[in-house]
Amino acid sequence: MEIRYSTHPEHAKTFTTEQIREHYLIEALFEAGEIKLVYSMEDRAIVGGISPLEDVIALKGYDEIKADYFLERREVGIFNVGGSGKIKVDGDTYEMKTKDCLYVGMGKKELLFESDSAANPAKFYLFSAPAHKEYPTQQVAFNNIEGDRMGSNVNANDRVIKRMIHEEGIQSCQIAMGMTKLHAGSVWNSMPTHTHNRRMEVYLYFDLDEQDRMFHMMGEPDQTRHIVMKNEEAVISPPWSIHCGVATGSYTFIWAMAGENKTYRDMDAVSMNELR
Ligand SMILES: O=C(O)C(=O)C[C@H](O)C(=O)CO
Ligand SMILES: [Zn+2]
Repeated sequence: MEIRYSTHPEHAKTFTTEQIREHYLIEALFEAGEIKLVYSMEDRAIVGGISPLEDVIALKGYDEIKADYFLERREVGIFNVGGSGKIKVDGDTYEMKTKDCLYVGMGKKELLFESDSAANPAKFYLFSAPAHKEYPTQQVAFNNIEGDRMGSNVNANDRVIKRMIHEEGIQSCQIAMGMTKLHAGSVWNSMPTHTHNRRMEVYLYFDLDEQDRMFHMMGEPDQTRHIVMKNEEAVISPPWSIHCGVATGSYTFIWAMAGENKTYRDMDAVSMNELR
């Protein structure tokens, strides 16, 4: 498990392109047959990718979290962004089609991940945070959530935001998680932008053509920086940072937050006049 320490905004201002990437960008999340985990000290979130081939992959306890099993003191939200697969939670099997979401609460001991076909493997994206009580395991499909239509064609930000794990949806201790899909021809996400000093956030960009690039914006509103990202890469946003982006083609992204509350609308809007 890789560890990423928190950063102070005054320090972040001084980062070179390479340092910004080292601190915030998460590459190579879905290596065939592998499990990758990044432990961020921003709200102690763990971001991961699991892409099983023929063999089942287990998510176990790690020394970095001094846990006998992964969910000993944690909860996890999982989305499948690859081919269909299955997740077994203490013997119960959940069929996970593309874009399906599964929440697993604290206390579940055995988590097994498998792909239905090694030729088109599942890609399980996970976001975990510390938990204080157990909430029931729940699954929801992308198509079963209506979502909110946001933005417009004319502003190149026409998109639908689907909230899966949140205050009025699947219950959790502190995770809020969902998916935003850009409509054809729209390329801007989360603009006008915002911060929420109460929660850190991670974006995973996917369904972006291999030749396309995402220009993800971060930093304090008056000290913005960008990170150039590829398909299936994630980026950590500290609570003080804006997080929005524009790509050279359309895409979908998963947003995941942890922190003080799980109130989706608790955002501090940033006016265009503040941006530098
Ligand atoms: O497109 C958007 O706008 C979003 O999806 C915003 C994220 O959900 C977010 O940043 C929530 O805090
Ligand atoms: Zn946000």
